[in-house]
Amino acid sequence: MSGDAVSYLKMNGLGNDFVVIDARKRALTFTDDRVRWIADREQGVGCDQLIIMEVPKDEEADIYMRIYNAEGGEVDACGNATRCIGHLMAEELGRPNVVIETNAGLLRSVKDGDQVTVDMGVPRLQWQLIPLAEQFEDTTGIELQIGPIDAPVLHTPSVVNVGNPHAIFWVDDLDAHDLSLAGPLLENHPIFPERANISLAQVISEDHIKVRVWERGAGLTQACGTAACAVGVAAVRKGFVEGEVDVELPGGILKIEWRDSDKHIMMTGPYEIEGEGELPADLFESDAA
Ligand SMILES: N[C@@H](CCC[C@H](N)C(=O)O)C(=O)O
Repeated sequence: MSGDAVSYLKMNGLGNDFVVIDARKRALTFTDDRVRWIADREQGVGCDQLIIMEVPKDEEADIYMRIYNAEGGEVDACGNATRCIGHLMAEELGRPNVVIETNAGLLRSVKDGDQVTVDMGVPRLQWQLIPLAEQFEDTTGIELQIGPIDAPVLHTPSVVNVGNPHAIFWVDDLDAHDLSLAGPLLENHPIFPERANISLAQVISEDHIKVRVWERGAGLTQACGTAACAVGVAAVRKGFVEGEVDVELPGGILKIEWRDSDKHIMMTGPYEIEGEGELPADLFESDAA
């Protein structure tokens, strides 16, 4: 028997939306089917990612954050959700600084009003760590070209791992591309053994880049925090920007700084609580009480 219904918060970071469940007092099992049901916008609650708050294993951390994509699989990083959890924990602890444990390591967040800054750590740039299926010495532009029928060719992406794999295609005009066609082909391209999050990026000026994202395991999203970080890093490596850039996503702007002193990526942006609700108890029926 599962016991009571499970409460959740609905949150988002620039429209990239999450169902957030606090499982610190009650162990819950999230099978692929359960995650897919919760994420389903018709039957369930609807979200891009399911976020579970758990007791941290690392004694330095205030909270452990587990992340599931809408399609059901667990992943290691989610920039927008990290800001949301940074806000929740800052409120709970009564201090702005929070340490969040993830599968990608410890992330430090600082809340300042309606903005949260997260130190997203040092990007991984070696081909084995992206990971790629083949050796590439320079991951600012790997050999990859794809052209869905009747669509312009996308080629030579920059690749960056910020706790999860990202490929960034630099384009002259975002509106000339239909990412809903190219996204699934590129996400599943054999060059990415763990699949990849796919971004199209258009450089507007030396401090402004417009981006659209097809997320691995979630599809088109209003925003993706880790994609914004990966774009910031790739843009510096390409010489398009110096170190700080506004990354404009369909849902709004994230400020990204790739700090010269220690090569850490700093991501700043908002969080939003949309509401709260309860998942039906029978969803967890087979769990032990
Ligand atoms: N929305 C997230 C990224 C979520 C995980 C991603 N789809 C993956 O599979 O790596 C973000 O804000 O970073």
